[in-house]
Amino acid sequence: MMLADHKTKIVCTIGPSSSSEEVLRALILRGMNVARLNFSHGELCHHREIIHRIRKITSEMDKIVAILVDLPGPKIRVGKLAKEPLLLQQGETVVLTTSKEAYDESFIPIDYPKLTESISPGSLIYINDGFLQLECFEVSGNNVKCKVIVGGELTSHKGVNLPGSNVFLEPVTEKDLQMIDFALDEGLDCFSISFIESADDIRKVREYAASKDKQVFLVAKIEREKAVENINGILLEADAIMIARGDLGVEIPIEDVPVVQKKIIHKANLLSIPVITATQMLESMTSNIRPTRAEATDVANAIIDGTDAVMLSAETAVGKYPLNTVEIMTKIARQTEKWRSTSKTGIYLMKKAMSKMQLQIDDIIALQINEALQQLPIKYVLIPTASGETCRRISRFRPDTWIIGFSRYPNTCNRLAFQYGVHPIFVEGKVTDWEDTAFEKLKQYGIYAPGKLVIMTQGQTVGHGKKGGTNLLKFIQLE
Ligand SMILES: Nc1ncnc2c1ncn2[C@@H]1O[C@H](COP(=O)(O)OP(=O)(O)OP(=O)(O)O)[C@@H](O)[C@H]1O
Ligand SMILES: CC(=O)C(=O)O
Ligand SMILES: [K+]
Ligand SMILES: [Mg+2]
Repeated sequence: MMLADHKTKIVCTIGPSSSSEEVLRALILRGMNVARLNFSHGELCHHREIIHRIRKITSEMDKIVAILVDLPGPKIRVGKLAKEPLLLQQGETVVLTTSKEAYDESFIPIDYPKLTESISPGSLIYINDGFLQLECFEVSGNNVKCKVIVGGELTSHKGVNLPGSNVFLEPVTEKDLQMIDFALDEGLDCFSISFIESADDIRKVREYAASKDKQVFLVAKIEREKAVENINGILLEADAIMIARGDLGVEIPIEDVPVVQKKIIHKANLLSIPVITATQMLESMTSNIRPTRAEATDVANAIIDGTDAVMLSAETAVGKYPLNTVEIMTKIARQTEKWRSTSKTGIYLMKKAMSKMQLQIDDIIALQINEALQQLPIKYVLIPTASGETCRRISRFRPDTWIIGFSRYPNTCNRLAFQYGVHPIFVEGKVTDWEDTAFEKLKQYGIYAPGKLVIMTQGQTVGHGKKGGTNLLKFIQLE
C-alpha cells in the first residue's frame, strides 16, 4: 500500500459503466475512496451484487473504500416513456400525466400523484437537473399542459423539480426506510439522505437505525432552499454533508449556488464535519475524453473552498470514460493541493475564524499540531482513534502532512474515507501499545521512515469506543 498522491477524497457513483470487477479495481487503484450507490436507480438485487463485489475486491487489495448508499428521498421523477428519447421542441405544447392508464405516447408520465395539486398555471417545471424547462398553462384531470421553455432530449426516470410549488412529500419516505433495512442487513452504515429540510429529517433516520440497534453515518444532502436556511441545525446533527448541486441548482437560483457552496463548506470546516461537493464536476467527460476548462477550474475551486471530497455522478455511473475521469480529477486535486501548501491562505482563515470560537481541548491540541507542522519537518501525524474525531479536527487545517488514523473499528476507518488528508488503517485485535502497533503497521505497508520525526497524539479513552478526548501529544524520532 502506498499513500495517495492527493489528499482530497474521491467519491464515484457506481453504475453500468463501473460495476464490473475490472473497472472497480481500476477505480480503486486510481484513487476512489468512496463508492456511491444511488438507490434511485437500478434494482436492489443488483446493488447487492455490487456491494459484495466491492467488499471482495477491497479485501483482496487491502484497501479501505467506504460504500455510501444514496437514498432516493421524495424525488419526483419522469416515469417510463412509451418511446425514448422524446425530443421536446422549444415553444411546443407537451402534456404531463399522472395517469396510470394507457395514455398517448407523446405524454410524459410523472410518478407523483399530487402533481396536479402542487402546480397551477404559471408554475415552472424543471427536468433533469434543469436541462429542460416547462411552464404550466392548464391543469385538467390527471393532465398538466405545458409550454416548452428550454427543449432537448428527454429519457425515462429523469428527476423533476418544482421550485416554488408546494410539494406534498415527506423528506424521509417509507421507501427510504425499506432501503435502509436492506442496507443495514447488508452490513452497510453510511447513508446520504436526499431533500432533507431540517435536522429533524436526519434525526428520523438516526432514530430508525437506532431502533434496530445500529449506529449510522449520515450525510445530509443540501439540495433544497429550506436545508440552506436550516444549515446550522443540520450541521449539528449530520455526520457529513453533501452540496448536491444537481437539485440545489434548480431549487434555488443557479447564480446563488457558488456562494452557498463556499459558505456551507466554511461552516462545515469550522465544525470539522466532512463535506462532499457533488454533481457536474466533470460532467462533459460523460461523453468526452477531456474536461472543459470551466470544469477543471470548478474541481480546483471546490478544493480551495475547503471541500473534503469531490464526487462524480454520471461521469462514472454511465459515462464512456470512468477511469480517465478519476485520473483527471486526482491530477487536478494534486496540483491544487500543491498550490495550497505554498499559499497557506486556508490555514490563516481557519485560525482567524477559530479565534472567535469556544475551543475544546481537542481544538487546542489540533492548533498545536498545526503549528508544529508549520515549523518542523514532520513526516506523519499518527492518531490511534476510536471515533476519528481527533483526525477530523486536525484535517480541518488541510495540512501538507498525512494524518494516519489507526482504528480497531472498521466503521471508523470507513468514515475516515470521507476526510481530507486522513489515511485510515484498520488494526485487528486487542492493542497493548499503540506506538508499537502504529510503527508495525507503517512497516507492513512500506511507509515507515527511519530517522524522520512524527507526531503521535492519543487520548486515554482510545480503544474504549468513547468519542474524542485527546490529551497526549508526543514527538517521536523514528529509529
Ligand atoms: N445504478 C445506476 N444504474 C443506471 N443508471 C445510473 C445508475 N446510477 C446513476 N445512473 C445514471 O447516472 C445519472 C447521474 O447520476 P446521479 O447519481 O447524479 O443521479 P440523478 O438521478 O441525477 O439524481 P440524484 O443524484 O439527485 O439522485 C442518472 O441520471 C442516471 O441516468
Ligand atoms: C447528488 C445529488 O443528489 C444532486 O446533485 O442533486
Ligand atoms: K438519490
Ligand atoms: Mg439530488
